[in-house]
Amino acid sequence: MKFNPGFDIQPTYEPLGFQYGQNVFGPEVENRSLDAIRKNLMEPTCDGPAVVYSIAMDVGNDDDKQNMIERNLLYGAVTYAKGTLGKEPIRSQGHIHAVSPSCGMSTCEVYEIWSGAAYIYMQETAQDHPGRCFAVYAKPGDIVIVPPGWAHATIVADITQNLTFGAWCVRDYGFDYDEVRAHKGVAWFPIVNENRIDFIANQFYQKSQLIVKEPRIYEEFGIRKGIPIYQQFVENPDLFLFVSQPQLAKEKWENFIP
Ligand SMILES: O=P(O)(O)OC[C@H]1O[C@](O)(CO)[C@@H](O)[C@@H]1O
Repeated sequence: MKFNPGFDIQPTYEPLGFQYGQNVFGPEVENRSLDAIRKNLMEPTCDGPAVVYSIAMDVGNDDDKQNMIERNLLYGAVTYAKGTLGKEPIRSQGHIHAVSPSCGMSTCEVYEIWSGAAYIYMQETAQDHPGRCFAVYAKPGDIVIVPPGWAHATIVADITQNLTFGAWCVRDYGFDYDEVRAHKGVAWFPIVNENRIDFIANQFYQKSQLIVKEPRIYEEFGIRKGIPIYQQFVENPDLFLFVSQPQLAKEKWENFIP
C-alpha cells in the first residue's frame, strides 16, 4: 500500500533514491552503505545490500521553501532497501539528534510512512540504562513522533517491501552516534523470525523492557490523521514549529509515549 506524500516525489529503488516532480526541489541523495553502519549491527560482519538506505534532506515544493526557511524546518525523505542484514531486517544504524545551535536543544522528528512498513524504534537514552524503549509499528499514512534527545532507529518491518517515509526536522540538524556506537547499537535488536519480527536485548545495556505498540493520534500537537503531514504544514505553516523549537512543547516531552 502507498500513501500520498502531499507533493510530487517518487521513490526509486534501483538505485535507491527519489525522483522530484516539476517545481519540487530536493538534493542528490546521501547513501548509507552497509560498511558505514556495520558497527551498530547485531552481526557486524553480516551480508546485505551495499547501499542500505538513501536520504534526501530538504525536499518540497518550491512555493513552500520560504515558509520552511522562516520556521527553520526541513522535510526529509528516506528510502530503504528490502531484505536483511544477517538475522536483522534492513534498518538504520541509530542516532540521537545533536543539540541544534538555533534552539540550544536536541530536537524531535515527526515521521510519516509513505510505503512499506516500519518499526520506528526509540529509547530514552543511549546510556547504560536506556530508559523506556518503544517500537512503534507503522504503515502507510501512520505518523510517529520521536522526542528530543531519544536514541532512535528505523526498521524495515516487512522485508519483502522497500520502506519510504518523510519526516519534519530542524534545518540545522546534526546526528550524534557516539553513545549508540559505544553500546554497539540500540538496546533492542530486531530479528527476522519467519514472517514476523522479534526483538532481542543488546547485552551492552542494562536490563530494559521493550513496549511494542501501534501508532497513536497526536491530538495534543494538533496533528490530524489521514492528511499528509506535508499538506498539514502547507495549510498551517506554524503547526510543526515545535520541531525547530522543541521548548514550545516542553511539558509534552515529559513522560512522552510515542
Ligand atoms: O544517520 P543515520 O542514522 O544513518 O540516519 C539518517 C536518517 O535518519 C533519520 O533521522 C530518520 O531516522 C533521517 O531523517 C535521517 O536522514
